[in-house]
Amino acid sequence: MTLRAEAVSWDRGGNLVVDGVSLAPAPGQTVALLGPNGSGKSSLLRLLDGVVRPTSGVVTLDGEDLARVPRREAARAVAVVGQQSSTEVDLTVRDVVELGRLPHRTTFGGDRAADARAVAEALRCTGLTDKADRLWRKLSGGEQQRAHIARALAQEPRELLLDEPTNHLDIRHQLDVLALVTRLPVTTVVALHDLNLAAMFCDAVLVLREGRVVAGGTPADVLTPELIAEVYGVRAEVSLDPRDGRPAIRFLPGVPV
Ligand SMILES: Nc1ncnc2c1ncn2[C@@H]1O[C@H](COP(=O)(O)OP(=O)(O)OP(=O)(O)O)[C@@H](O)[C@H]1O
Repeated sequence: MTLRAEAVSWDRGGNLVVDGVSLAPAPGQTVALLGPNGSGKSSLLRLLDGVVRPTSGVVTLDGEDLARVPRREAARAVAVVGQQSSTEVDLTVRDVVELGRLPHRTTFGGDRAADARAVAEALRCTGLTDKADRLWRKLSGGEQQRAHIARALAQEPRELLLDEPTNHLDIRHQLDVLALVTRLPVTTVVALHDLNLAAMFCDAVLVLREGRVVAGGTPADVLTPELIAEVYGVRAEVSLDPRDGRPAIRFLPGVPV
């Protein structure tokens, strides 16, 4: 069992921002949410996180309605990395990563050795060990993003929700972040704009348009020139990499006919 959406809709002033979406990732899978700007990816992540409640349908964690799962229990299971946030507060990178341990704290403090281990491991995985004592707000955008990912890893979640985690990252760190999350023994749902990154790393993709699911399945099944033309309105050539059978997409100038 894992985090699932069953026919969830989210109505904002008569507009269905998310419209009847179901998502049931297998444990340990990485699923990409794809779709043009405004197609509902972030909104679906917010529903999966429990920040907002569906107007209809249900989000479940281990089969139980997420709305009924105690917030602290949900916070131990589900970690979220949102789109870039900023703060003027003078937190070090280590302080930011330690925030991930809050759901594990108890009245008596919790297991401090386990906290320290998880924080050190999260810093190591994201390549931030050397920057642990730097002020978060003085890092580059990409380093700040990696610190947020480290915070989520320190949480040691079972489910990871990532909203465009590769924004601001150079190509090496884009590849590193996706390689890292796909290696982790967690179920990951990640909103992405880069179709090639989704094709390279994800087990499955779900394509949204105007809040509705247009297609879902393996990257090779879904990311066809026809689908890309229909959803994004761009021309593309798709070849399957003979090494792993994954699609590689080359965009072409001009509009699809
Ligand atoms: N709280 C809200 N109230 C009203 N409308 C909203 C709210 N949140 C999102 N929307 C609208 O819902 C639609 C989907 O937004 P959402 O941010 O989920 O899309 P997205 O696919 O993540 O977009 P992007 O790729 O640009 O980040 C947009 O038209 C947005 O304006």
